Amino acid sequence: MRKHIVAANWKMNKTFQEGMALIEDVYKTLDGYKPNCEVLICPPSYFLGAIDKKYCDKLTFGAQDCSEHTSGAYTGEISAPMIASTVAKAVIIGHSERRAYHNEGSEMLAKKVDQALEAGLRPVFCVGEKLDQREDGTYMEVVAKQVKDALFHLSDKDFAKIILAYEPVWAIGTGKTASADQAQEMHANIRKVVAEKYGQEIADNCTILYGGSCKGENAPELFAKPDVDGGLIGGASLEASKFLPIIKAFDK
Ligand SMILES: O=C[C@H](O)COP(=O)(O)O
Repeated sequence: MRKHIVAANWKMNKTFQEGMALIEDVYKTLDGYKPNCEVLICPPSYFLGAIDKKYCDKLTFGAQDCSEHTSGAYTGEISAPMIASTVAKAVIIGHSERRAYHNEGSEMLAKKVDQALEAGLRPVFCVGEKLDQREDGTYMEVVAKQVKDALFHLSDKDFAKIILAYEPVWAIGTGKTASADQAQEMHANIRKVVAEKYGQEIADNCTILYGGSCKGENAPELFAKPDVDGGLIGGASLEASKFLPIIKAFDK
């Protein structure tokens, strides 16, 4: 059975002190409560080496990106083995903000995925169409191509470790959420595309998260859809009191 995950992507927010306090806050809100999903926190990478292992009984941690290189003279880069040497077990790859502001395309993203897998990290691989692609009706092909181009070189065994995240670019940080039906339509199509290449069993076991203005108010409806296995949360993950209702959406 596939895993349900609620993942926090803090993006470039929080000082070190604020971030450590937020981890403590999220951890405390889970006191005496067993979530019906994995809770994955992806702070800026510089936090990862300082996170106390005590948090790992309730939370898992991940990075927001990794280098396409393993080591060497790449100033400012952080490699997958470096991330894997901390508490982190996962890494977000291919977020639309990396694609847009850092010109990351499928060829580079495929290398990052390979680096992550080689280091033993689970890639949370993001896909999603822009507004014009939604409006001109090409969104299904656009997203299918993003999945195929960066991931379909993987063996069955490696693909089975991938977590996918569908994040329509027009819904990120805009307050405009994809409707639960729009998310379901896309997730079902992604699963179909995966099944065509890797077979139904791997596709059925693949966790596909939704991201884009997901909050406590809309999470229950989104997560109730059969192909939506959780969320990748930006803004609403920056306060424990806003993040908790999203985690609890799996109780409904
Ligand atoms: O990775 C998270 C997404 O970009 C969603 O961000 P948001 O919840 O602030 O819209």
